[in-house]
Amino acid sequence: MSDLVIETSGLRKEFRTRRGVRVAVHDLDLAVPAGGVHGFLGPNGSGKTTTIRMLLGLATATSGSMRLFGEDVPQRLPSVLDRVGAVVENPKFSPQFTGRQNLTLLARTIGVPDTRVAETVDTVGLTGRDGDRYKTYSLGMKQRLAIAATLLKSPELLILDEPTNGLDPAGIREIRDTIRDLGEAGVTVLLSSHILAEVQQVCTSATIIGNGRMLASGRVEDLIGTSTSYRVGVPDRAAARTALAAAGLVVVDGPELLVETDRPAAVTEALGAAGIWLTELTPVRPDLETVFLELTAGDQLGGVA
Ligand SMILES: Nc1ncnc2c1ncn2[C@@H]1O[C@H](COP(=O)(O)OP(=O)(O)OP(=O)(O)O)[C@@H](O)[C@H]1O
Repeated sequence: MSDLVIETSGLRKEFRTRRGVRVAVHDLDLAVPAGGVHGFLGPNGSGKTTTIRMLLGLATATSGSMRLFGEDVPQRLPSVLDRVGAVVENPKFSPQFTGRQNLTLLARTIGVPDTRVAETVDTVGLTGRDGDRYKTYSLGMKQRLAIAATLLKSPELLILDEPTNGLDPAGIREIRDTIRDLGEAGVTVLLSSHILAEVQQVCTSATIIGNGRMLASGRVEDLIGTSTSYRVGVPDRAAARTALAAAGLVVVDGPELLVETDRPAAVTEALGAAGIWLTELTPVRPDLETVFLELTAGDQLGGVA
């Protein structure tokens, strides 16, 4: 039995438009392991929402197959739906009701005990504000209430489509902390986003897509890679460049003096031998944003076939 919570194979979605056929998702093989937070990353229009909508039975795939918890969807979706929570579109809450009243109403509608309301309010960090009217909530609080609503059923898989869209830095941080807590509590979270710096801090694994195509997938640390460069501070950069190049080291051109090596001692040796003394030697590790931008360069708009 596969330990993949989400699996797609050759998943494809075409839209007919006046300009022709738009391929929104291109033979996508998505594999999301159980547990932790999986980033689903791509620029605007790269096919994230369309993929999520197909997984949830809200859009029909043109071809390919999908599985949730090993069950074929959409055919077997009813049998797994109770294990899945999703925030894809803005949920409808009553503005005059408090957050708690909104959740209690929902809990009764879906047959969940009232005790779950306080638990989910606590999980998303709304305790103390759950007695305030929904219409007084900030965007971040509204988003957290939406997540709380999906948690009422205690889902094993939570799908969040751009949950930090439109939030200010404080709101982004609140949602990020909530998502991290959920991942650590054992929920599998699929987090779609184009905000990389935020994602890197919470995701254990990620898939990067561009123009509906898979560009990379794996553990975040593997995607980032181990290649390290060092930022070198010296009084005379030109002399340092010459000495480093003479020692066979790769010097990266740019506003800073960067040397690509996994052996910082080679930098100190080369410069010391030339009588140049370092003022700084700092490792510069690539981040997910750099990897993402390199992989998705030129992928800002979905193509028309
Ligand atoms: N109903 C539709 N009809 C035609 N084209 C569509 C339709 N829905 C989506 N598309 C196109 O499919 C492509 C993928 O869109 P999608 O919304 O899945 O991207 P996304 O990665 O979620 O983007 P964003 O980050 O902006 O939400 C885009 O080019 C979009 O214009």
